[in-house]
Amino acid sequence: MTLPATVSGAPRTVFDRIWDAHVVQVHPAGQRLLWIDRHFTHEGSFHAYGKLADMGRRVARPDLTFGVADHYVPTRNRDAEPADPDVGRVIRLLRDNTAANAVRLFDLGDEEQGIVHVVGPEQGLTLPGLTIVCGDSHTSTHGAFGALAFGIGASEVAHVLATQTLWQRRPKTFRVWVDGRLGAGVSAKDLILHLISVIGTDGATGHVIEYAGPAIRALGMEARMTVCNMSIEAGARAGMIAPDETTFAWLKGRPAAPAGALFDRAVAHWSALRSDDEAMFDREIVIDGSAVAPVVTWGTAPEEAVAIDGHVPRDADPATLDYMGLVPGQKLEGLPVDRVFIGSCTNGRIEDLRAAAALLKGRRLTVPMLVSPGSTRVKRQAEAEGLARIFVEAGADWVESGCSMCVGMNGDLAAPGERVASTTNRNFRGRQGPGARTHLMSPAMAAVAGVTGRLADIRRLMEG
Ligand SMILES: CC(C)[C@H](C(=O)O)[C@@H](O)C(=O)O
Ligand code: SF4
Repeated sequence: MTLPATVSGAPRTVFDRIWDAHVVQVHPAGQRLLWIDRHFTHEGSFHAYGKLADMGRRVARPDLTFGVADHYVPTRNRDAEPADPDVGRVIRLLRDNTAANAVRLFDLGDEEQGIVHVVGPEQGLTLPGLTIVCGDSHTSTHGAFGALAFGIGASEVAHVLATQTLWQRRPKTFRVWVDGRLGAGVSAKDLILHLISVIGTDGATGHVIEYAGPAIRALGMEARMTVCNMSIEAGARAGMIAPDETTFAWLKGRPAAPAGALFDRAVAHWSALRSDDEAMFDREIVIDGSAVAPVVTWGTAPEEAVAIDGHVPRDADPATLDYMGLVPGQKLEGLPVDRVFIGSCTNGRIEDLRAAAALLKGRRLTVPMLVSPGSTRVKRQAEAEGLARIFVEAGADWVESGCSMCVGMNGDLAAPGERVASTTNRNFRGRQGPGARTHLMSPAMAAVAGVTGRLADIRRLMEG
């Protein structure tokens, strides 16, 4: 019999440490039953709540379960009944299901409402070392705190609601080491788009990525969340970053984070969440952070991305180019855009709004821009810091928090054929509306696109 890694003393990764600490049962076929520390649900979780009710069961651990209204929420006139009756219905379902199970809901009109992957961290519900799940692929975001966080399907959501546990096969591990330092005008979004363009949309399938190296250590928490958020766009099960002083400082004082002496004890425990120097990963890649340029996507998958001073590949799929209204070899810089969206769980946090506002200050937009902060807290902070005024004075539409035009479920959509400079994470066909053309980029690049009405190289603007 081989000993489990916990007692064998073998070098371990952050992932191993969290995984081993959460196994409550071993299935003869190899799966592990994992204890789940935090379970986030949103409007889309109504199937699972329904299944639970059908089984005559209740949420096993309402204290570890949270509801967040984000995907369908209107970003304007929140007091009025949504124009689309289905939107009103799914929001009410979440309200009823969470109420019936005594689950805390971050509802419309709640000052703590926002996008689930923004709310969890800012509330301090997301902490290092925890297992965190949600019926949503971008749950990988929470891994930025050194948590094992991943999206699950509807029947798994029902299982977690009923038992607070989940059967999982052990994923493989993948270390992405980023050397050097990101250059001026280059953000976490550019780094992750660059990585995805290198390894592809299925480059990390079946793996949990650990991001490490000096360029990662130099990132703030918002930037780390942007990186982990998009891990799923490379097919990864999860993305994570070992917690450090940056993590601890960010978490200190958050409503649900441990306080006082408990916080210090927690930090001592969290500090042990690191990968041993000799730990082996199933796969490794090294990226030179200083060589990463500002990136934009040109196609309909996140891997279809190049540096802003690059061109549409000559061998690009004609159907994709037809959808995007581009030709092979076309220059991306200077391409006219019709509108800009700033928001989402990828780039809707305060640092993102600061980066965009810094470029908008004293300038006027030449195309419409919608800004939906990642949470109501972020919105209030941006208002207090004067960022909201910069957006509004530039001519932007400053609205309430939600998934908004990232996915358009609430009706915030672009028109067919419109080209959108967007800070979101998916440029799939029709994602922002039927026929809408999405170009993914950083908040700073999106702001510049709003001012110039074109895809533009932020580095040029910084020079001049
Ligand atoms: C609707 C939801 C389940 C979906 C996800 O899983 O990611 C959405 O958040 C998305 O970004 O496409
Ligand atoms: S903001 Fe977009 S990516 Fe994030 S959870 Fe909402 S729909 Fe999904």
